[in-house]
Amino acid sequence: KLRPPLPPGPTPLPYIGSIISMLRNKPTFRWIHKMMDKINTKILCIRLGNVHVIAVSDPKIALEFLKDTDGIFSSRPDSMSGNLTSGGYLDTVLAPMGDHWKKMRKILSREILSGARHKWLLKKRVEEDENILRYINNQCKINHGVTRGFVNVRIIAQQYSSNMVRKLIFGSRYFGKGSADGGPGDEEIEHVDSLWTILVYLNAFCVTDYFPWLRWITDFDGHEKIIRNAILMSRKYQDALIDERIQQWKDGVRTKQDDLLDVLITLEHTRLTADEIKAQILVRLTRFLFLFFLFWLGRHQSLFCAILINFGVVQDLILAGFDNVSNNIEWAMAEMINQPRILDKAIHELDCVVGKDRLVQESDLPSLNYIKSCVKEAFRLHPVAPFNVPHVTTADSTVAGYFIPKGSHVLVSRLGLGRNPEVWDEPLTFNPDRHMKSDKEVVLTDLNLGTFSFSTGRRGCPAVLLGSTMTTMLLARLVQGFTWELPPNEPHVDLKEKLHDLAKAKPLLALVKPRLPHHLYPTS
Ligand code: HEM
Repeated sequence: KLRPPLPPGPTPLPYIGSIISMLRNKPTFRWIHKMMDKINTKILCIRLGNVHVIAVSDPKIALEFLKDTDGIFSSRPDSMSGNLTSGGYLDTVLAPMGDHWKKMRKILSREILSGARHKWLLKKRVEEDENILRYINNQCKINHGVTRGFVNVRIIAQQYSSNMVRKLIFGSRYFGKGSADGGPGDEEIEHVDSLWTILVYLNAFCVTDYFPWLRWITDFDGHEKIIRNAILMSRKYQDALIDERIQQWKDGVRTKQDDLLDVLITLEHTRLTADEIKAQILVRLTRFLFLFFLFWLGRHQSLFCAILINFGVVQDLILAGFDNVSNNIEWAMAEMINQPRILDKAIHELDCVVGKDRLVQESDLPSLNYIKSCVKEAFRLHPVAPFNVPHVTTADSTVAGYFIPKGSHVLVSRLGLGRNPEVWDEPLTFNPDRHMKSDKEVVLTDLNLGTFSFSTGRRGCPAVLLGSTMTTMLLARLVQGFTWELPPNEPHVDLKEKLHDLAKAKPLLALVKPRLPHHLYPTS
């Protein structure tokens, strides 16, 4: 009787909760945000099936959930798409709180995303920073004589981020032959498309996530078929490379680490112990057959290692490092082209800090505060997804005076935080100057969550350094390397979002011209 109330929200029907309203009001994330506006609340509770879904758009309340010191808000929910993508939660991003997550997170932080590893990988990042200039420069030649050409910024940004991750992991930007002009080959286009599909369906409020028993009977809304196909497509290329590499190490053909895959293969602790497998069998009887299979694989170490590496780490790195960067850059460029004053200010900063006689380098990034502010502003106004990766509560608790039942899915709204009028003046205006208040160096993280970039707390992004470097370098190279104009007859960029996600409705097309001396552009 003394229990505080649940956060406000629609009155649920018995057993099914608000699932019918959810199905009638797709896309679900827009329905949830509209409801929050209508009720005028920064914390909302919707019951879907048996699950309380808690949406939050206030930074202080979000911090209570994310910075929770007891770890009761740090687990992840079980979902059809999460389960399939992570091969039964063998990864880090989607794994529930527990020993497996701790082990994987430690491997990522110490071996893959540490400062020392970042330095070790510099040469590979530089190759991709060069390649993107080469590719755009080649577009100019191919389309409109030597100096001018049309480019699709979405393709540039998606290829840069996926090439970069592939280069760091597999040592190569291409799965196949690629394209002679530095652009994607058919394999890379297919790979990127499948990654997008996976990411969209990971955030898609699938009905069977709220009625898990339905998963055994039907693919209710067709999501499962789509995500299975996308996973097969993305792994078609990755798997072959991983298998081949493991064999090379086994045969002694390869003896020196050159990329992250070598690092992962030569790590002793990538092996799951039989105990871990047994523990999982106890916890999840429904996955017994799959785990039994893993147990068998445990005895065939190289095959087992391939599965764990692929599902456990590679898939995470490929997915997590891809969409945030590319979405950010397309939006930042769209907003900057629309407001020439901002683009000019960014160019001016690059000309002052770097000059026009050399290309911008990673070592320049600490001084490029305006460029970083443009990136940060795009993270604030145009997050890649409406909500953070869901957190799940592992005990009853009280937050902001409301009862949060055990098992609730907590969805922190990246959209709601970034566009919160109580935190930001004119929240819908792209204004990078708002991040330049002091003479301190601008950083892309925001521990107060006014801008939800890398999140915070124990599930916060472990790749702040890599993510910040990739995003800022790409924007700096694009702005320094080329002039940007809209195609004739387009007076301004159409800034509409897609209905079903937050990507720009139309890909950004622009007319570019090289602005640095010819010899600075890489040719091969
Ligand atoms: C600009 C780029 C990036 C942004 C904005 C970003 C943002 C995020 C966010 C918001 C989360 C969820 C945090 C939470 O649940 O509270 C996350 C988690 C994660 N990110 Fe990133 N990320 C970026 C790049 C990367 C890259 C390049 C990698 C690795 C190659 C990476 C690896 C991860 C991993 C492994 C997690 C899961 C952490 C866990 O659950 O313990 N991220 N990231």
